[in-house]
Amino acid sequence: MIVLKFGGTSVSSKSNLEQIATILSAKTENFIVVVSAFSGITNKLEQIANLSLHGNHSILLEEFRNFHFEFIKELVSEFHQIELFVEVQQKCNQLEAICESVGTLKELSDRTRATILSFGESLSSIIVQKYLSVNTKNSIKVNLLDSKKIISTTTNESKDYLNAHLDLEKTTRNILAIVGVPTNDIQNKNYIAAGFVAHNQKGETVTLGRGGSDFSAAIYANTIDATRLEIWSDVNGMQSANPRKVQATQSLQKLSYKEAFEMAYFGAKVLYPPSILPVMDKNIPLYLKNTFSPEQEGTFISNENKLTENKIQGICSLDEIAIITVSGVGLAKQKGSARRVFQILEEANINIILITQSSSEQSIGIGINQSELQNAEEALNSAFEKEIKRGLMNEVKTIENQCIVAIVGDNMKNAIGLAGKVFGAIGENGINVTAIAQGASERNISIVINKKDEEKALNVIHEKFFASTVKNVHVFIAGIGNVGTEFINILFAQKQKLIEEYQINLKIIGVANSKKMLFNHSSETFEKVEELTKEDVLKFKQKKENKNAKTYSSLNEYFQTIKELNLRNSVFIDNTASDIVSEGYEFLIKNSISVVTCNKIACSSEYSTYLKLNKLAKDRNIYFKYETSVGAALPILKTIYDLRISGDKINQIEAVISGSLNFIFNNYNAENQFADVVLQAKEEGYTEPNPLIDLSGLDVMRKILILSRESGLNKELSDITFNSFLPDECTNSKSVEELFENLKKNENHFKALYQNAHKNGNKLKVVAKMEKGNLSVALKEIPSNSPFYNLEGKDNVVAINTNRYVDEPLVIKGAGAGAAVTASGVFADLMFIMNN
Ligand SMILES: NC(=O)C1=CN([C@@H]2O[C@H](COP(=O)(O)OP(=O)(O)OC[C@H]3O[C@@H](n4cnc5c(N)ncnc54)[C@H](O)[C@@H]3O)[C@@H](O)[C@H]2O)C=CC1
Ligand SMILES: N[C@@H](CC=O)C(=O)O
Repeated sequence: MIVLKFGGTSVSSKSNLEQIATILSAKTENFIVVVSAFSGITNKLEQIANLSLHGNHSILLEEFRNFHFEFIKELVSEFHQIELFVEVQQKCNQLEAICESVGTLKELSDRTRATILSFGESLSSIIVQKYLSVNTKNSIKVNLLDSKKIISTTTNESKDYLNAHLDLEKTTRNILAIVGVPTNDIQNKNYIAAGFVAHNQKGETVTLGRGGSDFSAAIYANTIDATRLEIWSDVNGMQSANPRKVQATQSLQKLSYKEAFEMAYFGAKVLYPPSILPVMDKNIPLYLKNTFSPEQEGTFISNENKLTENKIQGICSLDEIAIITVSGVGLAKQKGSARRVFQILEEANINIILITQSSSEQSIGIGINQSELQNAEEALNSAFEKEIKRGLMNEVKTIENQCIVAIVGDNMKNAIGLAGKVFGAIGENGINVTAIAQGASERNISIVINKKDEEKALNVIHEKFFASTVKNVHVFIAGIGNVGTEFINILFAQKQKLIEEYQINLKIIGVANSKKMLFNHSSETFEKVEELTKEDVLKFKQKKENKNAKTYSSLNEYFQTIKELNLRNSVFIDNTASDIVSEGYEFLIKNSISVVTCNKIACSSEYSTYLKLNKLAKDRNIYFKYETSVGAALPILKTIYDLRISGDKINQIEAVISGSLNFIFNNYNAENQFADVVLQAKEEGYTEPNPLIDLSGLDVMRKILILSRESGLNKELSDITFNSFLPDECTNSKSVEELFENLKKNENHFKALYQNAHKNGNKLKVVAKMEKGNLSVALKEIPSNSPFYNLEGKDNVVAINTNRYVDEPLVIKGAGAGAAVTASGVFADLMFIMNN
């Protein structure tokens, strides 16, 4: 004989009941079907109970009656309706009488509440029984078992009416007395029973707790030694995480009883936790199935060992949690002190969800429902009043608005590095851990964190452990100029490939220019943001109308919004040349948002800032990447890092590291105009937004400074020796237009520079040098035998001498400017972060 339970959504429409009839008629064994109340009915009864206290229950009671009448009309022919109408009317009359006496007495005890709540299942079982026996397609005769009379519970304490304790022995006797010892020989000996309801020793109606219909079904299964229990709902069994909170969850095909219990206990609502014990006790296989997709495998729960190879089976969470810390020297080495704490809480009727204790024994952390916090705090402070006064104990400390994230799996036991992976993943995302608990079984690691980080933590851990889960990366951009636009092009060109081949989904969540920011959000509060499309971003760049593009008061508003969105795997990309943007890095990194930048300002400002940003990122286990700040996408910083980490020492660097200046001096021949060549370099995207930054030597100085710092030197811009090749009039230009005017006026100066070099058979190059700890930048005449002489176009070259590269330097050469190459370098930095 088997037991099947159908939940509220499964029994709530004619087509659903047809589906159930089909499922039942395919069964080759006799069965007991347990049903919940119709969808939403138990909540309605809760409301009716609450309203009856003030005599305001009539309208809802009428709705309750009408709902059942209408449903009956839909389900069965007129001939059968009368009988059911009478049942409903009688039950509603009883309900009304109870509600009226509640209103008169102004008292709603748990005993009365349990009776009111029981009407939902009482009616659904009768109506479904009728439907099954009279429907024309798959008519099935089922006998009604009166759960209220046959499921017995043990205690009569007032608190137990809504969560009664099962008397298994008595219940077994009751059930077997009706069902008999089950055998498959007797055909058509099938039953239907209401879930959730039972009686106590006084014969009063009690309930088995919300979700208790699963428990009822498990009780029936246990008492008749069922060959299986099937729990049917509207989902494909247990999921690896709550699909409302985690993207791309997976159905779990196999679980052990203990895993299933942990998952259910920590919030997997597809199964009511107490239901596990009755089936585990008799080793009855338990199946979680989907009424609407019966062909799906669902989840199979049993005692079998080694059901799966998965280290982690699922991740779940419980919110509305508070942590209470009981501490003090009086706790240490005091036998029975922990027992006392728990006894106080038990007497105050507080449910303990999680416990942690430090090995010094001086503090115990206890996780409870937030709604019980005040009672718990008062009970402990008053019970320990004397010890607190004597200084042996501290007043209890409380932390509110927490949640518990639980990672569950039998195979976590002995899985080396697993906990490190979990904590690494949440730490990298800036999630603070309030408390940790792990049972000796190692089946569950429970982590207490702030409730605001719940979804972020669940998703981060899920993405880390479920290989086929696509990892979402949330990208925030500042600057959509030359480099920024190319970056967007690359990102959207690669997006699909990255999803398919690397399971990485790059989502642009925000963009900002110097005045506005854009997020794809539907509410003012930014509660839910969607990714921006390429079209959104390009329209924003073109300054086209968009209701979501918001003029910010300062860029801090953009940074603040990024922080408050609190999205996992957040990366900020700076494609500007702005100091205001670079000033925001510290805030972002402190909030665990990685930064990728091609903007040189931060890394070439004070050495202390450069050091602080790198240290902050390291401390938070996130990334600050700026490879493109020198030589565009050439792997220069990476090479210096690799050399140093392998024990080498950078002794000297000689480099041409201005793409624009190399382009300008390669293309200027004194027959054309110097200003025109500079303009061409600007138009081709090699110069800074203001070319004076290149021509004044500042860009090259910033780069050699960054190279020296990466090589281990503590240097400032003021330490660099530099003789400007620009006439003062050009250097003092107040705007880009003025600069071009002044360049034209000073054409003869540039002509002379060129002609002097040319006459000697030399080329002009701006060379940066780090030698014996000194830094210099100078415009030099390069003779034809120099390796730098043939450096074409906008190319860069960096020659590095080290302890290992002594006679011949290690040389890195290639395009050192240009929007497309730079954007590819920015993208590579982003991918580095994702891959690490
Ligand atoms: N072009 C190249 O070859 C290379 C450029 N870089 C760096 O790339 C960065 C960008 O260069 P381009 O794209 O050529 O400049 P661009 O002038 O074309 O673009 C800069 C963008 O930044 C935006 N912006 C300026 N101030 C802002 C602020 N306060 N907040 C938000 N956005 C702001 C502007 O609206 C513009 O969209 C520069 O820092 C440059 O040094 C680095 C390596 C090579
Ligand atoms: N303006 C820069 C661009 C890259 O940093 C250059 O000319 O090299």
